[in-house]
Amino acid sequence: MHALNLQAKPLSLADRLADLAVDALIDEADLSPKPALVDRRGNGAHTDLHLGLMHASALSLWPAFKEMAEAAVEIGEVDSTLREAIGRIGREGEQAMLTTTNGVNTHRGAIWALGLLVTAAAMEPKSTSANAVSLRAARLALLDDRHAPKPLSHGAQVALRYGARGAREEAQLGFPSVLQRGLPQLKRSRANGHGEQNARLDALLAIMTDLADTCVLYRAGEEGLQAMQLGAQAVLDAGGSASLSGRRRLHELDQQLIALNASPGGAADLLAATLLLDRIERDGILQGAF
Ligand SMILES: CC(C)(COP(=O)(O)OP(=O)(O)OC[C@H]1O[C@@H](n2cnc3c(N)ncnc32)[C@H](O[C@H]2O[C@H](COP(=O)(O)OP(=O)(O)OP(=O)(O)O)[C@@H](O)[C@H]2O)[C@@H]1O)[C@@H](O)C(=O)NCCC(=O)NCCS
Ligand SMILES: Nc1ncnc2[nH]cnc12
Repeated sequence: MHALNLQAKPLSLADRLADLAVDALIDEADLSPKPALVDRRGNGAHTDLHLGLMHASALSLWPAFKEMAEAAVEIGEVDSTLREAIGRIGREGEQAMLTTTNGVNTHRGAIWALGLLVTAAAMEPKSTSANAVSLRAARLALLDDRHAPKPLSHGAQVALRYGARGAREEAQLGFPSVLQRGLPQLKRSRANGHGEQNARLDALLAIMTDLADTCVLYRAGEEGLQAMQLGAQAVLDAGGSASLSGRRRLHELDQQLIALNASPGGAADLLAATLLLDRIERDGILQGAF
């Protein structure tokens, strides 16, 4: 007679990375109180988004992240074949997202940023420092995808109007908002004993201090962008999310950005990218398991 084997089948590298990416998106959505963004309290500056939709959207992207990681393992180098494969998978992921959300754009920027990072991590699971993964992701983002449509997206429109560098350039530069702002602040606030949720809020604010968020520019112009950057800096200067006076400033920033209709959706995506890189790097999960 055989003993019943109750051991779970080990996850593949691609399964694991897709799990981490979706976890990062859900953690970002749940984090509260985020200024003018969807969170556990409400819809921020949005009329067509809510937390349940953000969760459903995040879960709908799991197959795309897994497929990107598998393509990276199979192709194994940063070249046009891999770039075009993940471009195709990313577009299919966008369709899955839009089907799930009934046409609302919840995570377009996140598919781009986290898709590149998942792909870059899967290529070399033993080289998972945030720097190394971001550098490989940047090299991929610099390659052309011949099949990518060139719509006049919101990002493209504000690039024309304000000369702003958006999601594409952020990736091509190796995610400076994540490596120079989000991750260092996350680690600093943790080291200061501020607690995980406050550390994540501080990381989001640090990203907001300097980002040309095309979502904010499109909705609220340069006035909105300046309010976002200066307001985020004011919260950090007041002691961050863990301090009483920082919390007061955060509440004021929330009200001000909602009044301006200025939702920092790009910064939210980059917080998710920060959480993903932190988890890949900190847990050593990939090196140990594969
Ligand atoms: C290369 C692409 C990223 C396309 O970039 P582009 O700038 O041309 O396109 P957008 O459609 O504007 O999307 C960019 C999204 O990236 C986020 N973002 C904004 N600024 C930055 C920044 N500085 N750095 C990083 N990321 C940034 C942001 O995403 C969030 O906002 C979304 C909501 O935005 P929007 O639709 O404008 O929303 P609303 O104002 O609410 O709209 P309405 O209410 O009016 O309807 C939300 O999704 C957040 O995620 C920007 O929106 C890339 O997407 C691309 O080429 N894709 C093609 C397929 C592909 O290759 N995939 C990648 C495979 S890895
Ligand atoms: N929490 C959030 N609220 C609004 N837009 C977003 N885009 C990505 N995350 C978001």
